Amino acid sequence: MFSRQAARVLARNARLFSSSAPRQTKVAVLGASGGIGQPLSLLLKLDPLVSSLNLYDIRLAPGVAADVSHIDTPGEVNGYPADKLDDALDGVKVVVIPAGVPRKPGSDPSGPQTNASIVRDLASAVARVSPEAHVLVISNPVNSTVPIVASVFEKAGVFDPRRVFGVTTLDVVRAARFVSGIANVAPAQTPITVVGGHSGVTIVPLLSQNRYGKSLAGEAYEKLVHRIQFGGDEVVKAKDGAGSATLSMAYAGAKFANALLRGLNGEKGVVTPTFVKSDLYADKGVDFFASNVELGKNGVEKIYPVGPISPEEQKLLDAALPELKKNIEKGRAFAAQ
Ligand SMILES: NC(=O)c1ccc[n+]([C@@H]2O[C@H](COP(=O)([O-])OP(=O)(O)OC[C@H]3O[C@@H](n4cnc5c(N)ncnc54)[C@H](O)[C@@H]3O)[C@@H](O)[C@H]2O)c1
Ligand SMILES: O=C(O)C[C@H](O)C(=O)O
Repeated sequence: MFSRQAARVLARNARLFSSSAPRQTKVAVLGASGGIGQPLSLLLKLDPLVSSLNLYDIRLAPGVAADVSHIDTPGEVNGYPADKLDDALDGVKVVVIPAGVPRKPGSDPSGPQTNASIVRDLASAVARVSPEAHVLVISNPVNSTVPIVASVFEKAGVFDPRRVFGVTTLDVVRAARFVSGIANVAPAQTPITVVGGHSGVTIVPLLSQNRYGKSLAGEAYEKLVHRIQFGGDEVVKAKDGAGSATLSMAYAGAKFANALLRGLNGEKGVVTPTFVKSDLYADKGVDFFASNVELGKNGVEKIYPVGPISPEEQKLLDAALPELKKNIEKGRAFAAQ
């Protein structure tokens, strides 16, 4: 016997997976053959809100697409090789960008310069072919690559701040998981809002806003904050030269894409942290910032302030802002070249 809740979930999934499901979207993944791109494409194929998946990469994309296309969910999948970027972007409503080079142990967490030009060139193509698309930037350094996308769009006269997102969901996923491990409760009970940016000290977890997070103090608190801020290093070290987080990132990317798709399809109350053009700290020269954002039919509907924070969190925020400012300026300067 199913519980009433399980029956409701099954009925909802049956509706969503039926070929007549009305609420669906065409999505492109740029960098679809990579460590993140492949599992992300797999997870997007499982999302009932994705009607069509265009997989693009400078290598292997038709093969990845052929493979993913055999999965028995309704969405259509097409692969596009290096010279078919424009075709991959034709008519898409959402573009997810995990293209780029991952970090090696010991390398600068602010990310390799190569990614800046990869993201700039992909953004130029989006601005030309699908200027109304929502762009989800995964490629690092997110604190700089998102301003690069914004600058490219501004130059092309198509920038809409409601449609450009830096994906910081992995920080949120890590924070929930780490706190749940410490408190010995399910991660659903430990949602943690993470604000700021996506590297090192710019990552500011608001532990005081969660019942379990709030109870941590002293060394335990400091260790946890450090682990959330430098979770990427943990994976880079463990992979020992073979790259950075890919599977947890694919999960986080698919989770954020699903939140956006639900908002675009008219669901109310979809709120999650993401790095967007934001006035919250513009007076400090920081015009991109991750905080809770309500996602709706046009993308960003409302940007929430950080809310009540502890004195420790205020210190973290004070340390994050100048670093964020530098990262944003670096991205802007690159795009202006
Ligand atoms: N936002 C986050 O939380 C987060 C988390 C993990 C990794 N990342 C970043 O994601 C990026 C990708 O990581 P990965 O582990 O998947 O790397 P990867 O090297 O495994 O894959 C990158 C893919 O991008 C492709 N690519 C390179 N240039 C391209 C171009 N011009 N157009 C299309 N595709 C292109 C490559 O062919 C490759 O398939 C890195 O910048 C990494 O730092 C971000
Ligand atoms: O740290 C990295 O280089 C990858 C990614 O940003 C992460 O948070 O794991």
